[in-house]
Amino acid sequence: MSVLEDIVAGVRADLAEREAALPFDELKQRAAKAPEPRDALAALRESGIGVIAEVKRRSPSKGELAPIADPAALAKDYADAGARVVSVLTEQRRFGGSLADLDAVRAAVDVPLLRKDFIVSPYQVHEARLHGADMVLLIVAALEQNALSALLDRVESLGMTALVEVHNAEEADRALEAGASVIGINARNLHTLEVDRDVFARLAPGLPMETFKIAESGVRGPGDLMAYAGQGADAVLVGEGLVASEDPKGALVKLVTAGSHPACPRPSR
Ligand SMILES: O=C(O)c1ccccc1NCC(=O)[C@H](O)[C@H](O)COP(=O)(O)O
Repeated sequence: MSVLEDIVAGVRADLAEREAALPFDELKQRAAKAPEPRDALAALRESGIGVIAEVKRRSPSKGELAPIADPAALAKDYADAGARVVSVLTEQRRFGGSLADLDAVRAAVDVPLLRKDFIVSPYQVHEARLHGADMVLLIVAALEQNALSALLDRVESLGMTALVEVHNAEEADRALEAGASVIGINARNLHTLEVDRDVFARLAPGLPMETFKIAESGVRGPGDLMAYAGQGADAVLVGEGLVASEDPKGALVKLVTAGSHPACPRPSR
């Protein structure tokens, strides 16, 4: 079983428990009463290279990264430091996240929130909305084409933004076929878990100019952000480089400063 298959199997088992506790129809009704979603893409389009800052406790590749006893406090630091979007990993078994983290972060900050998880069911999309997410990650490698298209439509029909994640040219083609307009190119190979920052440079030129391109994984400092910007990234998504730092807020200030510096390459659109 690949790492991704293993993660998704656990996600499906946890999902079945939540579905038993709160039926889908009831969940949908509750989510429909949630406050309107924020426009994550508009926030990311503000000047310069936007930074999505992630609340990430641990990972399959690195194990424990940071205990993050107070995700709300970390998210406040991120928002104060200039994060355009805060990403909250809600997968429990391998990343130590939860929907309670999303609730706590939602209550603490006004910036748009990304629910970062392994979404395989419409249930999780409405759940994301109920818990205050404005953006939802859809991983092409985890989804059949019909499911990808249907989930993307559902995310957008609820007024949220879909971040569609790809790792290779075939997945990029599938993302575009499904209608994705915001594509994340993840440098982390889902089979080896190794990070290859050159993946972005290989795939980005094949995407339409109007596609909003987010470089995911492997940003450890301003130099990586500047390099991704030079290769056409409109925004970057950063986890480990922040949470494993002694000073996550200070580390993010450095990234945000680099992303808005006149010397930083601008999005070409
Ligand atoms: O981080 C992992 O080890 C991982 C393994 C398997 C699937 C997904 C994984 N990470 C999710 C992410 O996409 C990252 O959290 C995100 O891109 C931030 O990456 P980084 O800045 O390198 O922590």
